[in-house]
Amino acid sequence: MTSALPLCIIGAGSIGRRHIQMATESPAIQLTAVVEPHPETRAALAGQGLPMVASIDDVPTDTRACIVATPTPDHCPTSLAALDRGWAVLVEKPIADTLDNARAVARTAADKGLPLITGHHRRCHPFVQAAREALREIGPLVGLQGLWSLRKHDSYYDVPWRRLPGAGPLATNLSHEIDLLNVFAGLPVEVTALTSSAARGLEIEDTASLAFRFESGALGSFLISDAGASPWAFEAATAENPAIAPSGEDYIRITGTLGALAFPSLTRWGASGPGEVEWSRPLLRHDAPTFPRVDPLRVQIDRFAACLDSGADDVLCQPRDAIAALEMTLATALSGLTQRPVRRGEVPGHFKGVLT
Ligand SMILES: NC(=O)C1=CN([C@@H]2O[C@H](COP(=O)(O)OP(=O)(O)OC[C@H]3O[C@@H](n4cnc5c(N)ncnc54)[C@H](OP(=O)(O)O)[C@@H]3O)[C@@H](O)[C@H]2O)C=CC1
Ligand SMILES: O=C1CO[C@H](CO)[C@@H](O)[C@@H]1O
Repeated sequence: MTSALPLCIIGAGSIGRRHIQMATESPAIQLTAVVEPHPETRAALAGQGLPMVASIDDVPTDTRACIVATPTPDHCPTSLAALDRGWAVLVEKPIADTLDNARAVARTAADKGLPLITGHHRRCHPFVQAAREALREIGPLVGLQGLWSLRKHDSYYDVPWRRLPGAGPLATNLSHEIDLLNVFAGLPVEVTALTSSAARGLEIEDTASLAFRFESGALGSFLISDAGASPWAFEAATAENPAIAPSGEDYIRITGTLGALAFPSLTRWGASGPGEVEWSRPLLRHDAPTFPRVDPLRVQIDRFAACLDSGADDVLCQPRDAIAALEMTLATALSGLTQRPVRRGEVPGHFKGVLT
């Protein structure tokens, strides 16, 4: 990289502040502005020496890129406004609230020749990339079972947009899981979902039980909940998010014809000798490998800066994958509402998680 990338951050909420920390720590970034409409938040952060502005119109003109960390329904208008200014965009996940909006943003970025990355930052962990290799060791994928269950603090839902369609554990949390599945096994082609709001009583779901079919014929199931307390979730397993207590417990189990893999530890079971792998013979346990510990948001922002120079990146989430993750996330919501399986291609472009 030749010089630090002049970048602004739009939205100084919970994830925006983590991006601010990464931007101020990274030599690859020169933070030109933080856009935050809320006057008190703005004043508090200005007091810490941050370059706060109230509107995207007040961002210094030498800015070349931005991180969009606003509520999900705002991702599309703000990303379009940023692309219109000629900025490269790293937009938080999901890429947008609807497929129509996601495609409009992707089209605009492509027309302008500007990078558009979506913040599926888990890809930036070394063990996520290593999981692809480990999966080759267990033979063709047969099935996968995941359990993501963390009880969010009740005040999390004091923020109005988080109680409405566009938020909820499907849009907010499952979208990461679907992107991970895509990295591991390709995108599911069909989903059947049961959703429930019984625990919190909000308009959006708090819990969902999902069954997936992959193109290869492999199947998967997932229970996701932000009401049920448990040690089983990506963030608890990996300690990647300082706001979430670590547990170190695996939360996904994957089976193949030749063995099995637990994620994220990558503990693997495989043949204990020559000959057929079958149920009378014990499986040999291969203990979890170790990986360098990274902050995935820091790796993501550094790779984003680098790809403005190089024009390419094979780890970060490009528009096609981001739209695919959104499609299957919305498919789960649609399946829950209609109580029928939903296949790829069946989610209406305007669907945002509620039937109108
Ligand atoms: N990758 C990850 O690990 C995570 C990603 N996310 C994603 O990030 C997004 C934001 O979530 P979260 O941080 O929890 O949300 P918050 O509500 O905590 O923060 C959003 C911030 O954006 C501000 N804002 C709203 N509209 C605009 C606008 N048009 N321009 C500038 N600022 C605006 C809000 O101000 P005000 O309060 O005044 O409305 C608020 O400060 C979501 O899409 C979510 O899915 C969230 C958490 C983790
Ligand atoms: O994107 C996300 C949404 O919220 C979670 C809890 O704050 C994060 O850990 C996650 O990465």
